[in-house]
Amino acid sequence: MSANIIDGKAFALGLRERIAAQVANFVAAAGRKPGLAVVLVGEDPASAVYVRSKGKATVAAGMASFEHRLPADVAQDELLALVDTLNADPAVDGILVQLPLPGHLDELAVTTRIDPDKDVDGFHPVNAGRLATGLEGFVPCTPLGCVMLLKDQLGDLTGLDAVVIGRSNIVGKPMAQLLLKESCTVTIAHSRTRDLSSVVKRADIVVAAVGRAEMVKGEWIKPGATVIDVGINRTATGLVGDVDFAGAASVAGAITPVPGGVGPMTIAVLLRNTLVSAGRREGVAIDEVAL
Ligand SMILES: NC(=O)C1=CN([C@@H]2O[C@H](COP(=O)(O)OP(=O)(O)OC[C@H]3O[C@@H](n4cnc5c(N)ncnc54)[C@H](OP(=O)(O)O)[C@@H]3O)[C@@H](O)[C@H]2O)C=CC1
Ligand SMILES: Nc1nc(=O)c2c([nH]1)NC[C@@H]1CN(c3ccc(C(=O)N[C@@H](CCC(=O)O)C(=O)O)cc3)C=[N+]21
Ligand SMILES: [Mg+2]
Repeated sequence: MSANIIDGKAFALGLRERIAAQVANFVAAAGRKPGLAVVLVGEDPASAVYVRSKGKATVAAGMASFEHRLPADVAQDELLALVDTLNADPAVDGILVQLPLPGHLDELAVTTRIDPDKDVDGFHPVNAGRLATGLEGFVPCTPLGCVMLLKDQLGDLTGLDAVVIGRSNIVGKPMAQLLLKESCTVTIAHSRTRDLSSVVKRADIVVAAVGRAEMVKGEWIKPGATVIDVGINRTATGLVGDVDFAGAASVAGAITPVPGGVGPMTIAVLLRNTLVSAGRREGVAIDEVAL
C-alpha cells in the first residue's frame, strides 16, 4: 500500500485565491483593506523567515501588512504599549505577535493583552474558551488548517477515532477541540502517555504535534489511516516532520509531507482569520462556507 500524499501547499494556494476574491468584495464594501499587524521581537532567523512569508502572502491577498520589529532586549512595557496601539488602530483587524518571545518577556501577558476580537492567532484565553464552549471566536490557524485538509481528504469525520500527539495550547489542545466538534472520538497523547504506539495504532486519524524529528514510526500506524504531521524540525539533512514519512507512507491511506503539508495551511488560515475579523468589525458579510 502506498499513501495518498496530501498536497497542503496546493490546497493553501487555492484557499488564498478564494480569500483574495472575498478581500476584493470587502474592499468594495468597506472602502479599505483588511489589515494584519505582525510583531517580531529579536532577530531569530527562522521567525524572521516566517514573518516575511506572512507579509508577502498578506499583500498578495490584497490586504494591508503592518510589520513591527522590536529589539531582542525590548522592555515588556514597551511591547505591551505597542499591542495597545494596535488594539486601538482601526486599520488593524488582526494582530500576531510571533512566538517564541525572548525569555525575559511574559508570553501569556502579551497574548492576553491582544483584543480577543483582533486575535487572529486564536491564542487568547477568551478565544480558547470560546472554542471549548462552541462560541464564535478565532480558532488557532494550524489546527484549523489540519481540519480543512482532513475534511478535504475524508469528507465527514463523524465517529472516526482520532489521536492527537501533543497537548500545547497552540496546536494539540485546539486540535482536539476541533476534532471533537467534528464528532470524532478523540484521544490526546503526550510525554506521559504509556504505550504510545498502541494508542496510535487504533487511530483512523493521527495528528503529530510533538517537535521530535521522525518520532512516529510506520509500524505504529493502522493500515489506511490518515496522518497529519504538524512537526517542523530542522536537522542536518533538512526539514523533517514528527513522523517517519517513508515508513508511515507505506501503510497510511493518506499523509501530509513536511515541507508542503500543514505549514502552508497555517499561513493561509491566518489570512482567512484576518478577513473574517475585518468582516465582523465592519459589518460586511464574508461567505465563510465558500472559503
Ligand atoms: N506547521 C506549522 O504551521 C506549525 C508547526 N509547529 C510545530 O509543531 C510541533 C509542536 O509544536 P508545539 O505544540 O508548539 O510544541 P510544544 O513543545 O509546545 O508541545 C509539544 C507536545 O508534545 C508532547 N511530547 C513531547 N515529547 C513527547 C513524547 N516523547 N511522546 C509524546 N508526546 C511528547 C509534549 O508533552 P508534555 O505536554 O507532556 O510536555 C507537548 O504536549 C513543533 O515541531 C513545532 O515546530 C508548531 C506550530 C505551527
Ligand atoms: N504567533 C505565532 N503564530 C504562529 O502561527 C506561529 C508562531 N507564532 N511561531 C512559530 C510557529 C510556526 N509556524 C509556521 C508557519 C508556517 C510554516 C511553513 O510555511 N512551513 C513550510 C516550510 C517553511 C520552511 O522551509 O522553513 C512548510 O511546512 O512547507 C511553518 C511553521 C507558525 N507559527
Ligand atoms: Mg511552544
